[in-house]
Amino acid sequence: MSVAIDVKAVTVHYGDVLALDQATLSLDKGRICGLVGMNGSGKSTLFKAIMGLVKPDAGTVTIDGATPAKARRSGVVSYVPQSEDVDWQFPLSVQDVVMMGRYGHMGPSRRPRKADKLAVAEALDRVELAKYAHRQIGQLSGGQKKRAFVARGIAQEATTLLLDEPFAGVDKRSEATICELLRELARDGATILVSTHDLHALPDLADEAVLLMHRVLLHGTPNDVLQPENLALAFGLDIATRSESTP
Ligand SMILES: Nc1ncnc2c1ncn2[C@@H]1O[C@H](COP(=O)(O)OP(=O)(O)OP(=O)(O)O)[C@@H](O)[C@H]1O
Repeated sequence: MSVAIDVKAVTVHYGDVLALDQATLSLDKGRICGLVGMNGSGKSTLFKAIMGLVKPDAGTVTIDGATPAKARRSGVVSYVPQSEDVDWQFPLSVQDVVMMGRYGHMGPSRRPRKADKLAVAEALDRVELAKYAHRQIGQLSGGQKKRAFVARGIAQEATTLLLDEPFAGVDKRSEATICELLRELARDGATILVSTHDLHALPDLADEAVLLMHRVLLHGTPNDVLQPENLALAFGLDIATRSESTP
């Protein structure tokens, strides 16, 4: 199998704060990997480093062998940021947001052609948002907003998808819809890294999982990660004990 995401010994500081400490992670094409770690463990920073949005102090990142900047330019990678990182007041419709995924396909004029409009309509259909196409993006519910960003990645035909807590503030039905969509995309060959606090859903969602605490503590099966002794490493004993009692 060939490697899609390759993170080698990446260290990131924000001033004095150490967010990532020689984090290393390699993900093969077509796999869904769950990223698990407590608040502040560096998950968002890892996504930003993979996207090239923060510059590591040390270490390297490649996506399909290319630098993050090159991967972004060629459109192979798409990112669903945490809701807090998005300006929801921006005067863009849902359709406009999804159309952003087509920029790399449009040529220098940036004028949508028939194929772009078709790709956007299909992506909106796939995430069940067709009827909200003309609504301002901030006027969607939390789950719908996440689905709009997933649709952007689908329209883009990205082969690597990074999703930062797509299930936060999302009801169970929307979570199930997004999970099913991610599994379909992975079956079609996409590589997916997804952070989640929903540990119970992990085995259904992901092929593999990573425990992060500024560095990668463990990369194994979801069940490996859910072992109480491993959760204790990443979260402390409390959650490990609770996980044992409520499997
Ligand atoms: N822009 C920033 N400036 C300063 N410190 C930051 C910044 N962004 C993140 N940090 C710090 O870096 C560390 C890692 O943060 P990060 O957001 O990557 O964690 P996370 O695992 O995504 O957390 P959460 O689960 O709460 O979203 C934390 O200590 C955080 O306070």
